[in-house]
Amino acid sequence: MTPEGEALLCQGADELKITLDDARQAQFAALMTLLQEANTKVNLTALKTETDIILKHFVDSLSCLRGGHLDGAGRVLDLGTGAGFPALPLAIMRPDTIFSPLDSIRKKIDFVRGAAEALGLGNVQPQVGRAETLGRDPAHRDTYDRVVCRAVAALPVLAELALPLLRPGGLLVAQKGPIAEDELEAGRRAATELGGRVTTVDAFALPVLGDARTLVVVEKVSPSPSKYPRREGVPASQPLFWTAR
Ligand SMILES: C[S@@+](CC[C@H](N)C(=O)[O-])C[C@H]1O[C@@H](n2cnc3c(N)ncnc32)[C@H](O)[C@@H]1O
Repeated sequence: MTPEGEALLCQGADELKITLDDARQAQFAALMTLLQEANTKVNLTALKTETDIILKHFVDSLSCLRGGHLDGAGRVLDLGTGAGFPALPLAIMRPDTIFSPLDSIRKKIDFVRGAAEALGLGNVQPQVGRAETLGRDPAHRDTYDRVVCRAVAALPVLAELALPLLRPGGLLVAQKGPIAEDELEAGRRAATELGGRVTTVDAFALPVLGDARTLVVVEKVSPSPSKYPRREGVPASQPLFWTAR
């Protein structure tokens, strides 16, 4: 990473009230190199420039720490992690939390596994699979303290995919762009159907760029009905209380 990139990363983190020590800065720099190298061989992420990766992947992922919703979590599933976001930046910042980046696309998880090893992140346990499948597997259902996700689906879809995976009292922390009132309302209704309750809608501006972001937090207050999640693909193609766009 260039010195300008290092300064930008620190500025973005600083605006989120996060201090990056030298060891963590070195891990972000190594992740940048790995991501740019891998992107020349496989299409992992549309963001390719150093500035975009720093602001729209690294800093954007770190914004999931706003509000302290991940504090004290033992096991966190990153639903639809892609090239490891937000899981890898969060794992760098939270070495005492186990992160499980999940994606249905093997090449993405192969990258995440290799990157975690190269960065010395012993708290990352990547998995290839679909959230619908894990949600019906007793080894995963009702087990995670938190589910995080960024740029995966509309809120009603996320509610159906994530809430069955959470233990009672666990939280879904969904990082989204600006969220329309109708999506939020459908998300609230889907959360209720799945045994959840929307507790926080935190609208904020992304550091440096000022782009609109929203952290939506849903608490699991009662068990999810056993009919959920529906079979693979159905939550996204027929979202609860929501007309797919
Ligand atoms: C737009 S990408 C976002 C990736 C990453 N979260 C980010 O912000 O850069 C969405 C990812 O979610 C994955 N995905 C979508 N639905 C999924 C599901 N039901 N189970 C597992 N992965 C899923 C896709 O394969 C894709 O890699």
